[in-house]
Amino acid sequence: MHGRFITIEGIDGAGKSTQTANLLKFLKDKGIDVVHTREPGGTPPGEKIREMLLSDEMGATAETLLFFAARAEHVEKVIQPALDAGRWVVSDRFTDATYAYQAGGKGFSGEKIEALEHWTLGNFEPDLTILFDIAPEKAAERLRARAGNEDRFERMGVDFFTRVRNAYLLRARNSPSRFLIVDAEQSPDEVARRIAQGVAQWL
Ligand SMILES: Nc1ncnc2c1ncn2[C@@H]1O[C@H](COP(=O)(O)OP(=O)(O)OP(=O)(O)O)[C@@H](O)[C@H]1O
Ligand SMILES: Cc1cn([C@H]2C[C@H](O)[C@@H](COP(=O)(O)O)O2)c(=O)[nH]c1=O
Repeated sequence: MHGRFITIEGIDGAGKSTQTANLLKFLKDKGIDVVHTREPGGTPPGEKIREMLLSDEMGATAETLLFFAARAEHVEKVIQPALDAGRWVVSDRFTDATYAYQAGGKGFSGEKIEALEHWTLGNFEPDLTILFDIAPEKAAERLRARAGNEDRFERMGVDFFTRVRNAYLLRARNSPSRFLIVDAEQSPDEVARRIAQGVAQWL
């Protein structure tokens, strides 16, 4: 049997990493064999590309191409083989992030992203996308309180993250059967409960 592909999306500081651990436990408790991965990253070359993307200043064209280079490798070497083997895959971020951050946030051409998506991935897309929705001001507060240095995306301001959030919400509106939108402003326990409820209905 073919596995299923779940992606986790939302602006920085929405609480995705915190909740992914709960989701993985929820799926494993149901006897599902699940692979956890992330973007950018997920493969040795992809992790090197991640380091560049999160630290080096570059233009939107180079940035978008690098996200897709890492993604092509990720799908070919990790995601597709796992799904073909009947395993499930949970990825922190995927192509929706490029539409949200590079097109929505930075104003890069959505048509070019669509062309890159079809060239590198064909019609491949997640079976389910869990979108963590939160006001950018709240997410920024969380990032300020979180220990450690911020990367170059996390340093972007509230206006940028408002555009990213709106782009995510528009994508969710256009593909309602693929998206589960979760109110990420709730307490960690309540967010976990809503994800478990939404995923259980979808299973
Ligand atoms: N529901 C919540 N309520 C309050 N604080 C939270 C909640 N969920 C997570 N946090 C805290 O907010 C901070 C950001 O959470 P987390 O690292 O999970 O976000 P993220 O979406 O993975 O961020 P990034 O995309 O930047 O890695 C952490 O310090 C975390 O403990
Ligand atoms: C896949 C993808 C990611 N980004 C941005 C979003 C985040 O700011 C970073 C990744 O860091 P995280 O802590 O792992 O969330 O990269 C992007 O701009 N475009 C993309 O396609």
